[in-house]
Amino acid sequence: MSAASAPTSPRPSSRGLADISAHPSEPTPSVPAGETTESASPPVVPGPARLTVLAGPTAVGKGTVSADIRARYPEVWLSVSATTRDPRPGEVDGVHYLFVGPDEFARMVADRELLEWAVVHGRNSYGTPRRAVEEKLAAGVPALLEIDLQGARQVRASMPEARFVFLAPPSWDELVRRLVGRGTEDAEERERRLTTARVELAAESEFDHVIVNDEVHRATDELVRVMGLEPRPVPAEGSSPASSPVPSGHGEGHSE
Ligand SMILES: Nc1nc2c(ncn2[C@@H]2O[C@H](COP(=O)(O)OP(=O)(O)O)[C@@H](O)[C@H]2O)c(=O)[nH]1
Ligand SMILES: Nc1ncnc2c1ncn2[C@@H]1O[C@H](COP(=O)(O)OP(=O)(O)O)[C@@H](O)[C@H]1O
Repeated sequence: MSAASAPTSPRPSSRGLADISAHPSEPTPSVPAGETTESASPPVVPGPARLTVLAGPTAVGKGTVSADIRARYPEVWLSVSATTRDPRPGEVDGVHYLFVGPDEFARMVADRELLEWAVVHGRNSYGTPRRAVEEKLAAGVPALLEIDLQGARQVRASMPEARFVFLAPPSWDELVRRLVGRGTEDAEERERRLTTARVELAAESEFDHVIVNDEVHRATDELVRVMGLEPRPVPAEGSSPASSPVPSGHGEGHSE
């Protein structure tokens, strides 16, 4: 896997992602900075901040890096996704996810409230509420979406000015080790996720930047640099969630 050798690989943003519409939901196109639209749909107000999208295979550490951002870079806003999956222990509605039923999720899709959405791992639906993202960007707040590959492709289609970052494992074996070590999925679910992971790893070259999550703080700092922020010194051992054994991402500790 090529990601193993290159911590950050800036890539031309014109690549691949935009031409694949992964979903029939057809999110309303946004307006790149400096342009106007006569569309009747709610306009995306261009702001000084650009959106950053973080994707990567299961168990690579997206949640762990997100938690590190939350802890060390509170000026970064993390989007709260809507999902039909059940909350895990410790997950707070409205903080880690908006937990909604299938009917409410379908309504959000129908009312075009989601910037993107996808069925992930063939099971549950996940989507990014559009308005909060638009408001943060308009206010100049750096915003981060932690979403899957299908969602990243949709955002690429509607907001090509966003930055697309792929979080890669140091190796396939290490990815499997992290998934098993997390201990939150049974063998069947792990297999399902690893099947998705192979597809996602094959799409790495579609992203603008590849960050290898070899060490959490280092990967986080690389991500914030990509976002245009200045990395800060790592806090003392034990004072960050990312240094604790159970990571917190969308949820404070993964258990499915
Ligand atoms: N398309 C899309 N994917 C999402 C969204 N929120 C989370 N995901 C992805 O859904 C997948 C499953 O997330 P989750 O159930 O929290 O389990 P995880 O794999 O332990 O993070 C991950 O790949 C997330 O990146 C969203 O709003 N849109
Ligand atoms: N850089 C890293 N080095 C070692 N283990 C890590 C690293 N990043 C994350 N992990 C561990 O890998 C497992 C999966 O991380 P998690 O954040 O849940 O992944 P994701 O959200 O991508 O599914 C967790 O047990 C976490 O503690």
